[in-house]
Amino acid sequence: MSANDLPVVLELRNLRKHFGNTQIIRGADLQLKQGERLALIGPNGAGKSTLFNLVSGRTAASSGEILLRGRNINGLSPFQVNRLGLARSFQVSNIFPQLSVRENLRAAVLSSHGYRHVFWRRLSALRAVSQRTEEVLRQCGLQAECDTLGGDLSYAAQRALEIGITIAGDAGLILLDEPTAGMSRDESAAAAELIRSVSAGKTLLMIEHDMDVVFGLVDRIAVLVDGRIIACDTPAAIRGNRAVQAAYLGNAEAAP
Ligand SMILES: Nc1ncnc2c1ncn2[C@@H]1O[C@H](COP(=O)(O)OP(=O)(O)OP(=O)(O)O)[C@@H](O)[C@H]1O
Repeated sequence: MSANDLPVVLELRNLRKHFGNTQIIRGADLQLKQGERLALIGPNGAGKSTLFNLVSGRTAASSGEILLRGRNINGLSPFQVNRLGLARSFQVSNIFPQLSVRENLRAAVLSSHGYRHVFWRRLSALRAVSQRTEEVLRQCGLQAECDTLGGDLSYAAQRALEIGITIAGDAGLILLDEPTAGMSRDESAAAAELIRSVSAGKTLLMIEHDMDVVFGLVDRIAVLVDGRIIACDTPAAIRGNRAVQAAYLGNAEAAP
């Protein structure tokens, strides 16, 4: 099957968002195919987090469509969007500092199973929760720190836990918001490998400022400038795109 034949997982059609009179997202169009890794880059204030908020149901779009596997999800709550197979991490840590790593992951797995329902009280379901918890613990490389309190982890390990919490529900579409922000070069490289392995077989949309991470990890890059996606292409094509260089990339690469 060629990339063109793969099903579209996420599609944005002429998406717009304004706050009062201020237009933040000004007609964004984007398609993500099954299994693709796509980075959303752009200058500060371009609207990247706002776009994530729209896609994940935190904020409703002013107009346009957000199609998740063909279904328009604009206006659904984050909970409903999550139930449809989209999981999102946050820039600000989402972990419980007083719970251990394992307890944090277990809570995320339970939540993904729908903790409001009685189903998980059944023994078989509890076993499934434990199995999934251990699997995610392994996937995010935190077995050695399984009993450490979330609040006592190093910053990089907290971000790994955050990724574990995000993937706990086994969502097919993962949104990561600046997963390597604040990390050293080595930590970023390790985080990129972690993201590569946990997103294998899934579809990934990530906001990322670290161009080493972006160029090494993703299949395509969408460049958001002033609320519009001015280019969406392979890393090589984006690197050579003059409009992108002028608007963003030249500056970003020149930055310390
Ligand atoms: N709830 C809101 N009300 C009014 N303005 C908002 C709101 N949320 C975001 N904005 C504005 O929208 C613009 C885009 O912000 P956003 O955080 O989406 O940009 P960004 O590309 O994620 O930036 P950064 O890279 O700095 O995180 C900013 O000018 C911000 O002040």
